[in-house]
Amino acid sequence: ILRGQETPPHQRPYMVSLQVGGKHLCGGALIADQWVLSAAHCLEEVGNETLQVLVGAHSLSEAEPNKRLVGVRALFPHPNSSVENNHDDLLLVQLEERVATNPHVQALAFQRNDRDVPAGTQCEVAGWGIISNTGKLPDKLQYVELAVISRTICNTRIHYDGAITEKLMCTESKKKDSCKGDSGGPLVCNGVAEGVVATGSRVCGNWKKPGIYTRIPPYAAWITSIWDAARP
Ligand SMILES: NCc1cccc(Nc2n[nH]c3ncnc(Nc4cccc(O)c4)c23)c1
Repeated sequence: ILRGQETPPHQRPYMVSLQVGGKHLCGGALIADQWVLSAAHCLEEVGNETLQVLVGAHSLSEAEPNKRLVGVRALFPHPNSSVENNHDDLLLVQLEERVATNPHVQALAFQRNDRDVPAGTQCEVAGWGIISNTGKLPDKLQYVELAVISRTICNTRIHYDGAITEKLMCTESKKKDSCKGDSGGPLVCNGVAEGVVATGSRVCGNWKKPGIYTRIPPYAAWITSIWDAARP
């Protein structure tokens, strides 16, 4: 997160860190007691190492009550996600057990009503991604408020020239922005998850390249279908 601030500890109890070898890789959101929503692109950096999910954390390094590293039972990248583009860049992670909810570990509701978030709406994104262009990593969860940009504006030539489909949305990126390591985290508008951070152009903090987020409502049926079919 560029130009954000440290969150009040455990005020976003749905935030998780996807980790490989004890290192933060991507953000994610707990959307049920055994399920995390993140981005399919995050699997590109996993290789054959073990992916784990850190829940209940504020600091990545310090011991904290209710902070736990949980194993993964199964991974469900969206079948149409691809390394080549931003399409369908969603990942459902089934945890190896149902996590006990408590003040530091809570599921986040996601939007099922498929209507665009109005341009100008102030949303927020949180994460343990880099906090400077030099790649400085935070130890504690950061967050930033970002205004939604209309798809029409985001599709102009100066921005993404028509690449923003109805399954994507954009936010401003002038200085304040999501960045490397924030991918997979939720874009929360009025307390509900409306989007998931997409890596997109990889550029951070440049107003010409707004942040791109995978909209969640178009995938609500897919999420439910995975839940219904998965082994408990
Ligand atoms: N704001 C969009 C967004 C969301 C999520 C991730 C990303 N960026 C990145 N995702 N993956 C990356 N691998 C290497 N470099 C990256 N960005 C980068 C790194 C240093 C300076 C800088 O200005 C940008 C990214 C960008």
